[in-house]
Amino acid sequence: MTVTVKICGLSTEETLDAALDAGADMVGFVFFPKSPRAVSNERARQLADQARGKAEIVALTVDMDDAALAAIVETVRPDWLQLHGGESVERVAEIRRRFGLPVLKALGIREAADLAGIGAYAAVADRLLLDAKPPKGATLPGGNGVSFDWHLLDALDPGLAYMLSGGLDAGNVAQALAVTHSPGIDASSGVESAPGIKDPDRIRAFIAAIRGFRPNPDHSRALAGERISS
Ligand SMILES: O=C(O)c1ccccc1NCC(=O)[C@H](O)[C@H](O)COP(=O)(O)O
Repeated sequence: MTVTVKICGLSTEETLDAALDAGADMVGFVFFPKSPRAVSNERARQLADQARGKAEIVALTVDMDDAALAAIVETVRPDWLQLHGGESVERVAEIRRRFGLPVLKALGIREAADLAGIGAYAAVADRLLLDAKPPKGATLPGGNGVSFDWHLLDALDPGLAYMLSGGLDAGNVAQALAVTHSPGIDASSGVESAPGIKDPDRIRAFIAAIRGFRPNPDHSRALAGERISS
């Protein structure tokens, strides 16, 4: 199983190169002014041009209106739009239709009830990003470095196109994969030395931990419905 790896919130040439050289499949640029990782459209264009052809470029937005989205699409020319706010199912479908780009829709997970929207959003988005819900009092809707109970995903449809996100780092990502066998992994804080400061060594260690993960063959057989003797 090849795991798609996204490094989010990149903002310098050096750390972007570290992510690309380490084999990141997706690189994310944050257009949320309160974020320590926020970049301007022009800055993101420069970084996107550096990444183009090496990794998929993800523009991360939060409840953004069409005019602002159009400016990003025109300037940055992203491969994906990540919607990380309270966008409704209908709004996700509208954005996908209007801009003609694949949409990565983030859903905040804290408890089993938070999984209820997965089906409806999976029907309109190209991929889901299952992230930890922001802790109480958080100023950011994402990028908080907190995780959720990955076993909440035990009953997830094995074919769901999603990325696991929230508090992942080189030290816990193998366990996250062992529990979820997620087809995608996303991180921001866990590859930083301080909020917004990406660390090349942490990026390299994180991606190495993912690439080095070997799934338990029994898990695959169980997913295929085969009874596994204990
Ligand atoms: O990263 C941010 O600053 C951010 C700000 C506003 C909305 C979303 C944001 N990040 C979204 C991401 O895709 C993060 O990678 C994801 O939330 C996981 O973050 P972390 O727990 O820090 O790895």
